[in-house]
Amino acid sequence: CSLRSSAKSGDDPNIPAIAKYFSTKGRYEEVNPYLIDDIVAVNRSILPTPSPQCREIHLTAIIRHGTRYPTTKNVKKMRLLHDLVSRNASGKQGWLREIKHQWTMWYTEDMDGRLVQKGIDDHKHLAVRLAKLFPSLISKEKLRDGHMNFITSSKHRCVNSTLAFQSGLAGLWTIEGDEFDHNLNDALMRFFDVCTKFVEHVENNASALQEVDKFEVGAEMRRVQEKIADRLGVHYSLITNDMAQAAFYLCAYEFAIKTVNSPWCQLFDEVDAQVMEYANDLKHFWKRGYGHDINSKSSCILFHDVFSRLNNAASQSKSGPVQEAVTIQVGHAETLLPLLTLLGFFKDSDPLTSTNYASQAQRSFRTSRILPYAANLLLVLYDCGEDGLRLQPLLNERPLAFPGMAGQQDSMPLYQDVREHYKELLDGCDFETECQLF
Ligand SMILES: O=P(O)(O)O[C@H]1[C@H](OP(=O)(O)O)[C@@H](OP(=O)(O)O)[C@H](O)[C@@H](O)[C@H]1OP(=O)(O)O
Repeated sequence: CSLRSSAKSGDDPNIPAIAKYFSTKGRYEEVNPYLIDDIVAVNRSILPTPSPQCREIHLTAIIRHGTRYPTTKNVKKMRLLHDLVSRNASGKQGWLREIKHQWTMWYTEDMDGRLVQKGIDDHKHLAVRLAKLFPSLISKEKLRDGHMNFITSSKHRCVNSTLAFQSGLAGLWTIEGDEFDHNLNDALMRFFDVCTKFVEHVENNASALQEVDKFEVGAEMRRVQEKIADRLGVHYSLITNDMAQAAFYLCAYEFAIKTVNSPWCQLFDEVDAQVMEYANDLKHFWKRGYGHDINSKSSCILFHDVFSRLNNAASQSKSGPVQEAVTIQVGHAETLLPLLTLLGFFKDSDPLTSTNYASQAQRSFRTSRILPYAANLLLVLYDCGEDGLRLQPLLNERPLAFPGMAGQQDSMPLYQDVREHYKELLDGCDFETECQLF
């Protein structure tokens, strides 16, 4: 089937024109629009196996939780904005009248990032798609033979995403959900909480995000705030950066959670949305990405965990079944991004800063495309007989080339070459050493 969708944001009134700029608040379907027409569509031809005798022997999937409610800190900002608009906004535009007289502030602080029904569906459908893409691995038999493991962050949104993923498989295989179990492992899925150097040098260090702070008071963001104030007919001083962010999040959450094109989206044109997207990318670059070396080094524990399973699978496959054939790991955007950074993915020639927004328009470090809800990094190990063991990474169901290894035969490199490519990390990247303060 052709995996194209007619429902592009440009011609579907239910999809905000700015939906592709929602950063980590974005819907998975915006990254793979063919899913809008068929949420369980897959295209096995995207898997470029170099030879027909290749068979999958191991799969690790590191998956962000599904669509969630806003966190408490953002609910507070959203409420402040709604109060401000209700009190001060003046104008006859239809969308403004809708905000002032119809829209109600339905978000509450106790929602605090919990998974929503759409987030349950995100993982149920992802499970079905991955089972269709890798039927010899994600199978009832592999589950029943104890070759499939589930690991999750202890955060409610991640546990509930794991249960949703499992219920997707239970429905596909017409088995009971009680055949599944899962392990909570925050050391692996929330490594950033226990990496002392990250906590001290980044999490608790305001200057670590100074580029974000500078951009938020810079010319591009100030212009966005002024345009929002003009659209609302309020004084410029009322639309702070927090208010602009709250408006952007209201548009994004109304769409992600309820799939509605909210009147709040009318406060932004495409130029404004690109600025808001860059501000979010700056935050993730400096807090979870290339901005500080410790950001990626904090994921060493997850890096070694993944490769130790790959090594076990590689050696076990020579003499019999692979014990850990499938591992599904559910975490956060801040679980995935440091690991992707450690592996060198999406690194641009210049760092993202408060002063180079214009020249970063074509950047590859773009969280709207990398980290939507239910974003997923897959590492699939193939035994290709005389063509050797090969490792295929996929992000959001699309094959990737390991950075610096592009051009390898069939874009599915030899596993040994990948290990050689990451030798320095495999021989080092010791979590305790990297995370100790002194
Ligand atoms: O701006 P919020 O409060 O939503 O930031 C959240 C993180 O959401 P994200 O920035 O990724 O959209 C949330 O990540 P998630 O993958 O779990 O949604 C993170 O867990 C939460 O602590 C907030 O991150 P922050 O760095 O503390 O702002």
